Amino acid sequence: MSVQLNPRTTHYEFLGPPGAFAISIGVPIMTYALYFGCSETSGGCPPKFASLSAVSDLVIHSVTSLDWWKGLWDTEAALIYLAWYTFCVVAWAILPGDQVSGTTLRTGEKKLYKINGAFLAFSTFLLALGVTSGIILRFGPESFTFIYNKWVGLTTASLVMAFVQATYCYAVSFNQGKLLALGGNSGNFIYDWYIGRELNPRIGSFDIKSFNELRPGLILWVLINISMVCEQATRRGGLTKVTDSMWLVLAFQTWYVADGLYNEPALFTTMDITSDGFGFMLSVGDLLWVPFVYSLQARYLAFHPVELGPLATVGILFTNLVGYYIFRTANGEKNDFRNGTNPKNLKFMTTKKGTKLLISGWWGRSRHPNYMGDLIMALAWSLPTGFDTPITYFYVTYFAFLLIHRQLRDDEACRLKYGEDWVAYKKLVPYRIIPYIY
Ligand SMILES: NC(=O)C1=CN([C@@H]2O[C@H](COP(=O)(O)OP(=O)(O)OC[C@H]3O[C@@H](n4cnc5c(N)ncnc54)[C@H](OP(=O)(O)O)[C@@H]3O)[C@@H](O)[C@H]2O)C=CC1
Ligand SMILES: CC(C)=CCC[C@@H](C)[C@H]1CC=C2C3=C(CC[C@@]21C)[C@@]1(C)CC[C@H](O)C(C)(C)[C@@H]1CC3
Repeated sequence: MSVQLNPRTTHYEFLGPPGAFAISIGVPIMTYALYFGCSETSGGCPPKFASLSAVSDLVIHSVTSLDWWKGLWDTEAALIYLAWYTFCVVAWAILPGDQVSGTTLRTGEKKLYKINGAFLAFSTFLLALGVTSGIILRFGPESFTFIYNKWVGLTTASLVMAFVQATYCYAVSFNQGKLLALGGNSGNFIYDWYIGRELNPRIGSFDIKSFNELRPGLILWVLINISMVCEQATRRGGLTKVTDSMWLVLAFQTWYVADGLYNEPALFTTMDITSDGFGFMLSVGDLLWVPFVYSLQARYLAFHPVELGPLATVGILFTNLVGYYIFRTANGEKNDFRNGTNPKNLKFMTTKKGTKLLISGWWGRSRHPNYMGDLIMALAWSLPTGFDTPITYFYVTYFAFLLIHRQLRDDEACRLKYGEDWVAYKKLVPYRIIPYIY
């Protein structure tokens, strides 16, 4: 591939190599810290059940012992994780699916993706859930609590998988003929390994990035939540005793995942697929962070049940529905439009590049209305845990930072893509995420 097609990256994001290094170390540490700092082993979650100093004493005491480090590895958990990952790959390979083309790459080429996520969501995934439910009903909820009990081992196994994949993709990106991500070719090892050097790493027709983004981590998140329901049921004497808060968290997050799988083609217009390479940032995000951090609320409720009552349940349900409505209609408007249809007859402007930008409907209200919907849902997922600890609000807080930063990255990418037209678009649609506020 020529130097013109793969230019050197001259502009760093994430504060450059030191930032990339800090996040690469920080994300795994944070994942373990959320477990060790907010679990039964630490006596609960700060500040009410375990003081921060008690938690930090426990952590310092633990990490200085060799046994603690050995305890991070669990061969049985690693094998279970490997079996799960293999199942996802086999399901992708053998389930029938359509071939859809992604957006046009800067080579002018379009990659073909085999999609069967919707199929996977509503058949294999439901079948797996059906089997799981069958097992739970036949043998009792305690038969599916192993994820709760093997938490640390499974976390480590997914971290190893993320590390291996990022390193493999970085290594093969030096092979001839690879199209690199514009942001991942700086020449600095740590930075490129973190951001992702090759844009679309593949093994044959198996697209590593899109596969990881939607399947092993996202579906595992739901399985983890089911295991947390079972853990709570086991402690409280049966599934009928599971709290309303736990059912809400399970329903909201399962719906979100099913929605992502069902709308699989929409993934191909996200910035992860169109602009970012596949490095440690995405591999650890997809495989470790999503399943083991996004399930924090359910894990908390497993050992700390919260009864909401009908009024709070309806309020939280309503909040989630509002968020989901904005998220889905905004993403739908953009996807229809990018796929060449405009069913709502929305207004648009045409850029010199030829690409059109919506200026009415949700995309006329703010430049990232879908982020607003996602954030409202994030709040609705934390609220069921009550207010005894701020730790379960970690998700919505982190997510706000992630989306603000993501919006800035996307804004910069669009400024480079559309030049003056983007400046004109920003005048027409001045708000970034929340109309009249931000
Ligand atoms: N749960 C989670 O952890 C996360 C969820 N998400 C969700 O993923 C989804 C996708 O997010 P993301 O990829 O960041 O961003 P978007 O789906 O918002 O896509 C941004 C792209 O859309 C195009 N675009 C921008 N403005 C317009 C317009 N007015 N009209 C038409 N096209 C426009 C541009 O690309 P172009 O012009 O080249 O088509 C831009 O680069 C979101 O719903 C987000 O909330 C994201 C991150 C994490
Ligand atoms: C370093 C670090 C912790 C990075 C985390 C980023 C990732 C967790 C997220 C980046 C973009 C994501 C998307 C989804 C999940 C989270 C990550 C991987 C997503 C698959 C969730 C389901 C949605 O329906 C979606 C398909 C729109 C979404 C795409 C982006």
